[in-house]
Amino acid sequence: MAPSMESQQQDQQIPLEGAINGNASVNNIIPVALSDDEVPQKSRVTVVGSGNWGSVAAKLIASNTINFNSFHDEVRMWVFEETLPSGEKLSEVINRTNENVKYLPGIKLGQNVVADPDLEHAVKDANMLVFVTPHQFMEGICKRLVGKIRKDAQAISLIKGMEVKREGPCMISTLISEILGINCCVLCGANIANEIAVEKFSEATVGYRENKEIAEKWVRLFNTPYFMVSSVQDVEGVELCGTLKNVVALAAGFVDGLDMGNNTKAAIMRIGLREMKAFSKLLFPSVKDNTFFESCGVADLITTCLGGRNRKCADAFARNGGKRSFDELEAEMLQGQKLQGVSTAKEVYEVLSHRGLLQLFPLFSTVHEICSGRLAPSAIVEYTEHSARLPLLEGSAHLN
Ligand SMILES: NC(=O)C1=CN([C@@H]2O[C@H](COP(=O)(O)OP(=O)(O)OC[C@H]3O[C@@H](n4cnc5c(N)ncnc54)[C@H](O)[C@@H]3O)[C@@H](O)[C@H]2O)C=CC1
Ligand SMILES: O=C(CO)COP(=O)(O)O
Repeated sequence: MAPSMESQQQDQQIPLEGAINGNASVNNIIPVALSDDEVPQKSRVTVVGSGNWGSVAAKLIASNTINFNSFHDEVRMWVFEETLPSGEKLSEVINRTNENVKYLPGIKLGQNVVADPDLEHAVKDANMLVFVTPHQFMEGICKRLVGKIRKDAQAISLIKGMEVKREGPCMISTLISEILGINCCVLCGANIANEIAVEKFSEATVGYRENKEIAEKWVRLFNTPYFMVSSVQDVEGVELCGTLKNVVALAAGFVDGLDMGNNTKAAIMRIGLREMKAFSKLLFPSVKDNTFFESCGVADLITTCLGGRNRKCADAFARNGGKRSFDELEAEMLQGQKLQGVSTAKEVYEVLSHRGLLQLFPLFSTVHEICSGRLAPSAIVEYTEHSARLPLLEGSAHLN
């Protein structure tokens, strides 16, 4: 598919950084006509993951790669292969119909999205890797990719979750960076995938470590008129917001399942936000307060507590009096999609228990105890009342 004239013109304005005899300022933009072999290398994008959000991410990206000359049009999307009830392979059906009929039915992904069930093949030419699978699969995926990716590859993680290892908690972006030896930004936000799939307006936050230029490239790859992306220099803050709000969403779902009403749910969200902030600063004192006011913070918390899958399954769990397990409800209600909150609640609990801090995080602790069957769903309110009376948790200094 040919890029638009407008984008070709934009991309041929090459910044002369530290140019020729050093006279040109970094900000000088001088339009020049380039011959084919002078055109800077185009970036190639691969999306590792093809669930509900993975498919929408591929669609968003594909709508931009055909418009910007600095990206190859084609977007590869790695598919964890499965056989559909029709007997066909999911990747083949995606390539034939241009739809992910299992995880995002009814939505065309863009003709430049190519589904690829071979992980190594999918990543081998890409220098921009977008990771978007449920967090529990990432360590295995990264290990399979060691030595198989380009040396100049950059990564971004759209994953909401973390791992807890013997040495302590490990964010997924760190896992990617450490196993693959590459820089990894993150993107999180109030992003219920099905709403973005039909192009309803939303915002998202890219978290980056040092290099703002790399963050800007990711922003350019994702930003569309209906998906407004900004960036903050706070990888851990953005990622922990996205990860921890799933635990609060379970608590909100319990409240819904017990028909406790909006005020109780708002109390859960407020207390949950307070625990999110304290827990984040406990792990990473560098986390910035302002990050909680970005899309990845309070906005994602609200949308997930209103309309997310964690909320939905927790509602059903409470209505069944905790008698049906989350595994059972997930399989029945989500048809292959995965919850992240239940395992995150366990991971958070392990961190707090190891540090002797369970009592200071009653909402987080109680959510895990309900999910694991040690407490009844109604415990969420008793313990939350207790939490409301606790002094304000302020950062790691308060907790040490
Ligand atoms: N769906 C949403 O609205 C949003 C999801 N996210 C996050 O994005 C991440 C990915 O979620 P979704 O794309 O929604 O996935 P999903 O939950 O819709 O689908 C599950 C995916 O896992 C794959 N899978 C199953 N077994 C696997 C295995 N053994 N190894 C590798 N992959 C396997 C399936 O093929 C499928 O692609 C999660 O961390 C989630 O929290 C973030 C924002 C919005
Ligand atoms: O992260 C999400 C919205 O931003 C989706 O949350 P759920 O996984 O609970 O659906």
